[in-house]
Amino acid sequence: MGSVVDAPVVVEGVAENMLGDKKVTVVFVLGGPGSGKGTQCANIVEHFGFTHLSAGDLLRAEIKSGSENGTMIENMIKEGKIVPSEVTIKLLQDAMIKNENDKFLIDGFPRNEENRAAFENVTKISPAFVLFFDCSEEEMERRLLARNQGRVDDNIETIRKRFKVFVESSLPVIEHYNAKDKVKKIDAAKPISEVFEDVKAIFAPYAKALLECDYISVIKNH
Ligand SMILES: Nc1ncnc2c1ncn2[C@@H]1O[C@H](COP(=O)(O)OP(=O)(O)OP(=O)(O)O)[C@@H](O)[C@H]1O
Ligand SMILES: Nc1ccn([C@@H]2O[C@H](COP(=O)(O)O)[C@@H](O)[C@H]2O)c(=O)n1
Ligand SMILES: [Mg+2]
Repeated sequence: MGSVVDAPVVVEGVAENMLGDKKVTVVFVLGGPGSGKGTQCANIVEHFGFTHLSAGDLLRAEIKSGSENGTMIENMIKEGKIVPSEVTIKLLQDAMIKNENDKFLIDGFPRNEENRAAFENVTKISPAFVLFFDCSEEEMERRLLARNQGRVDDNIETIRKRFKVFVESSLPVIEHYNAKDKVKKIDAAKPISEVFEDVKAIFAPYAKALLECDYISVIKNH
């Protein structure tokens, strides 16, 4: 039986990016509003040890913190609009630096071409892959109206605006990564547990490669 050190799994995008002095792996998690990004990220964290960073959650926390950008962010979220990239990128970058983990799920980002290009320019990080949760607007609308978490944007008027922004601004980002063969598309209309079975099949080879990276760096530094 071969040892993991003899035969490392080479998977593109795993631990290829530097953030300060740490090597990081980033997976972008995209999909329409209510497609189940947050729900599945929680499962991935539990099974594969990633840290979940939701751009929307970071922006909502920024509003609560009383930051000088709070009012601007709140108004953008109420309108379903995309907050300027420098604000969101700073929040994501700070969260990755503060966290000791080296593998991150970035949920709900990049949301438009400006987000994508600015993140690449500022951080020099490119994703190992992009997980895309594909779901019909009808199903997403049903889920958002039933979510009941008190979000200011979970009302039918803002939901319609968010769908429009998704189609006009976010789908082109997914197309960009698709042209680079980086998109892993999941049928997100299925029940939560069935969606996670498909997610697991995608993460398994990466999880193995990441474990081997950790193991090899332990051996090297020993
Ligand atoms: N596969 C599924 N089937 C049915 N309901 C689901 C499924 N996945 C998630 N949900 C429910 O749909 C709602 C939206 O899910 P979630 O918050 O994960 O979506 P999201 O993509 O993160 O949305 P947003 O972009 O608005 O943050 C939640 O109430 C969640 O419990
Ligand atoms: N990159 C992003 C992500 C989110 N926003 C704003 O937050 C809202 C909620 O995002 P969720 O991912 O939690 O649905 C979104 O509609 C945007 O207003 C953003 O500006 N940029
Ligand atoms: Mg979410």
